[in-house]
Amino acid sequence: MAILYQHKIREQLHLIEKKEKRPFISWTEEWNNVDPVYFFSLGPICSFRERFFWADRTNETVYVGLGCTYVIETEEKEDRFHTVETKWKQWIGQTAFYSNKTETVPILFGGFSFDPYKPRTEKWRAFPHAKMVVPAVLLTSKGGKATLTVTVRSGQSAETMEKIEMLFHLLHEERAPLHSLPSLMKYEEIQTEQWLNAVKQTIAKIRVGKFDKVVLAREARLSFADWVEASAVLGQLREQQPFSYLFAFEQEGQCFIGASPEQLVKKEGDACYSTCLAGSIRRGKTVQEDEQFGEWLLRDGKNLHEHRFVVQMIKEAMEAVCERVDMPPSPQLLKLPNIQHLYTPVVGEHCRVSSILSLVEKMHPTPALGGTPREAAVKEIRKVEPLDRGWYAAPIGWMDTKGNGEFAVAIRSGLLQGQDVSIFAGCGIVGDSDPISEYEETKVKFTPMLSALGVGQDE
Ligand SMILES: C=C(O[C@@H]1C=C(C(=O)O)C=C[C@H]1O)C(=O)O
Ligand SMILES: [Mg+2]
Repeated sequence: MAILYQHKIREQLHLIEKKEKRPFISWTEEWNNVDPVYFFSLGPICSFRERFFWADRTNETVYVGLGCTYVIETEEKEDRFHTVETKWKQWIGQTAFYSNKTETVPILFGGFSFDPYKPRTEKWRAFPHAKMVVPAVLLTSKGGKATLTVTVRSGQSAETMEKIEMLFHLLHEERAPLHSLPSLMKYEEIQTEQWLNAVKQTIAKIRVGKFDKVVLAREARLSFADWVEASAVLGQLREQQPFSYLFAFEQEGQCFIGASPEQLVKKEGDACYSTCLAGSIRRGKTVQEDEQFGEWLLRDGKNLHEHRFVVQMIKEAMEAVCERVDMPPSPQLLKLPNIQHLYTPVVGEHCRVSSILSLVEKMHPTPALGGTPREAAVKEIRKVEPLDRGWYAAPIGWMDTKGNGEFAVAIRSGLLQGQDVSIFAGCGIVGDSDPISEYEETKVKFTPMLSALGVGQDE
């Protein structure tokens, strides 16, 4: 089967290359179902040096990209979303699209840094303020149906085909087990004292009316006995966090990865969707305790306060571009394996913008990750937070050639750098925050990444 496909793709590309005058060719074909995490794990073995992974919260849409045929990246600050949009449109204009019995269209996948005005540290050097890519090979799974898209620079298909041939060969072979996780050598929370001081100072400033809410994040670092392979972590995240977005973006051997419950925005034609997620408590040890915690969260003034700012901002942002915006009048509980949150889903109808990137630009950062008022809160974070957030807490996701797409907020995430891993977690500080409780909250938010790395909570 794979061998047949291989010849077919090679032949097709060859024919198209001969007659096409455009610089890029993108060719999509129906494909056999294959485990997406396994597909992802084969990337480096086939000499693809970049890869990405995306699965939405319901696993309805899954994308795995290997290799990089076209890169859009920019270090611009104000204009980064606009620049990506312009370059994407240019690329679409330069590309010949072919497909066989499928409606699937190629996508652009990538993300943005949280704050382009925060000086970048060495840790995030492979992650510019905006980077989105068109992969050489894209596996798309929608509603259980798979397609494969091969995108090449015209005249350069031979090089990509060699790698693809290897990929097909491996897919055809008996499936090798996924990589295993190495053992932990060291676990260290970074600048906890400074972070706690920043929290205390921020609470004081909020109490005298300087801000309403500021989200402060911190980092923990882990060292392992061996290289931490992204597919092993992804496999664990998939098992352990079934109702979250799964994402990974690997560049130059460094992989930003996570399982986020938080949708920033989705656009599907003229409908758009977002979620307000803020206010947290851990899961209970028994059913009864868990229910008590949930009931408490639904009534707790401080958490409702944290949540309200997010609802207000997202509602306003959507109302500015949609004819109608619907949301429940009060938050519900979203129960995740390690934590429960206050949650308000938002639906916008008759959205007037043509591209999801305009929505991303409008919404990022929501007060769930930045604060209120937005500008002042982000400035304060830049000043007092002892951390370079990089791509943590920023938009990550995809868009298609029609301007539709979906972006999650990249929380519950970490950066894999060989044997070293950094993980990140933050929390919404308001006037009646208690520094120790906020510290505990960030600890709970480290749990998904720690568990996926095979590290127990008390280590
Ligand atoms: C900032 C994070 O989470 C955000 C902060 C929350 C809170 O403070 O209650 C809840 C959900 C997220 O919007 C994180 O997980 O790192
Ligand atoms: Mg909170």
